[in-house]
Amino acid sequence: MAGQGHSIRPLVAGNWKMNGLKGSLAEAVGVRDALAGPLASISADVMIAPPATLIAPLAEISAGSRLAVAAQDCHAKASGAHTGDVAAEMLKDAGAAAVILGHSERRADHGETNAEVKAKAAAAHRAGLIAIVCIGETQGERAAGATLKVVSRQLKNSLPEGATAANTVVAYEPVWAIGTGLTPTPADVEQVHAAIRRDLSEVTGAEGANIRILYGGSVKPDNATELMAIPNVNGALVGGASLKASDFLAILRAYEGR
Ligand SMILES: O=C[C@H](O)COP(=O)(O)O
Repeated sequence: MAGQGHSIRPLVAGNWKMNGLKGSLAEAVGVRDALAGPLASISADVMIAPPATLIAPLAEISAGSRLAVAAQDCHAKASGAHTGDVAAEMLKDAGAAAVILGHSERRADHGETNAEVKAKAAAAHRAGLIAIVCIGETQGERAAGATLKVVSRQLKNSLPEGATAANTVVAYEPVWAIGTGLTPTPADVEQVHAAIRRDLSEVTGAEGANIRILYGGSVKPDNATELMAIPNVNGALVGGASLKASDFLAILRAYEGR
């Protein structure tokens, strides 16, 4: 539906995080093979963000298929003395098409600020990667009635100059819904995504109407269809349910034949 983001091609991205067995190439080959046939009938872009060690091999075995590869973080600089970090340019060279930035686990575990996320998103753009910028409120912020304020502040301070529908995706992930089996009501998701859409238009102008806004947080096969039908929900960022090919595929089926 025009104006509600439904004319936008959706994106479903699976974030494997640092889950052990997903560090094996055999596992990646299995997922690639399980998705290969079914992806033909899915009207959405599909990505997997594996642990960093698997970016290059997964990109290599997925070349020419509809499965794209994303990274889970990058450094803001292109090179330098930054032990343990990986530049966006290096991820691009390894075959990544996108990078997840500002995930709440990185904001919590590594103290990442909006300014750092913004710098990393600018680096992603510089390298030719899609920046998937994550925002979302904590349980405490939600209980305080501050969800819209928090999400708006994160969005406006995490998006770099030059964000477009081609190089930027926003992922709304309520922190309290991640890995808990809890999800906001459809009405709550609709309200937050509508507010994000308004902010995107304010910050990026005409591009804002077409930037994809993903929902993330306990997306499962049994709630995917309902969540993905909500106005301004242009796909999903899936954690736990992306670890099992059959579950991820069941979520993708929300976009079958659309
Ligand atoms: O990046 C993915 C999110 O953190 C969602 O994780 P989840 O689907 O396990 O709740």
